[in-house]
Amino acid sequence: MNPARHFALIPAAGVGSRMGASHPKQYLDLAGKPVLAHVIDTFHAAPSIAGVVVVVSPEDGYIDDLAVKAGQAWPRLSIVRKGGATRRESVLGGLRALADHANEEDWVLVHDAARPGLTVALIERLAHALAEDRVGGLLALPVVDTLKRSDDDGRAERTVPREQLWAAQTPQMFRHGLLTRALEQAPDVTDEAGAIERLGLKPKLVEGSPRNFKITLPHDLALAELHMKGLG
Ligand SMILES: Nc1ccn([C@@H]2O[C@H](COP(=O)(O)OP(=O)(O)OP(=O)(O)O)[C@@H](O)[C@H]2O)c(=O)n1
Ligand SMILES: C[C@](O)(CO)[C@H](O)COP(=O)(O)O
Repeated sequence: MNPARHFALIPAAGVGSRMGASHPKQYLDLAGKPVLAHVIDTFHAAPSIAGVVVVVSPEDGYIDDLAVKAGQAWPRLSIVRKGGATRRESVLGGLRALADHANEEDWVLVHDAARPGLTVALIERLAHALAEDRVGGLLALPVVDTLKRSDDDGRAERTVPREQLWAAQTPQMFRHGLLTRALEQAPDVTDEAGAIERLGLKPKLVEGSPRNFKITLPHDLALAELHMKGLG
């Protein structure tokens, strides 16, 4: 049987409301090119990635210009205009489109367009760690801050023990068939691993990087700039 291939699936159909910018955060400039371009470049620099699927909203007016500017630099890129109302719906739209090329056992690495700090080394770390794994897993970081649970008045009610607590990152890597079925059955999850857990399976946690953070709020872009310049 042929070895399972690895496909990247980049949900890029969000509006970036928390960023409050004039256009979606995945298209904001970061160190001279859009946030999303950094992610697509990184996956194209990873030799293990057979294809790169970007899921955008049907009305996205930016992605085509990006692809034209990239020219021959993105030969493995496929644009899927199946972005949905939630990240989960967008990922499902991408998985269904990818079904024409991937088989059930192929790996899918789902990575947020808003995490431009991804590196080839992190991709290879995750792929290597899960190569023989039957479930799959995700990049994540052990929680280092003390965590508080608040009451309804915004006061600290209690401290949450942080042992064995991790902050999920992406990529989250699962086999195409399993991930599709899991997400179809879990309408309210915020990440792929959550859907897999609902099946009673335990995704493997693989150490990520603080530089692989998600650009969510305005100050995140400035921090990402510092990282890109090697200052952060
Ligand atoms: N309906 C959606 C919502 C989010 N995403 C993507 O999922 C990733 C992580 O989501 P998030 O950081 O929440 O992005 P937004 O939903 O755009 O941000 P906000 O919640 O601030 O609007 C982003 O790359 C975003 O483009 C998506 O493809 N489809
Ligand atoms: C997938 C994710 O980035 C893992 O931390 C996170 O769940 C995305 O959440 P968002 O609210 O869609 O940004």
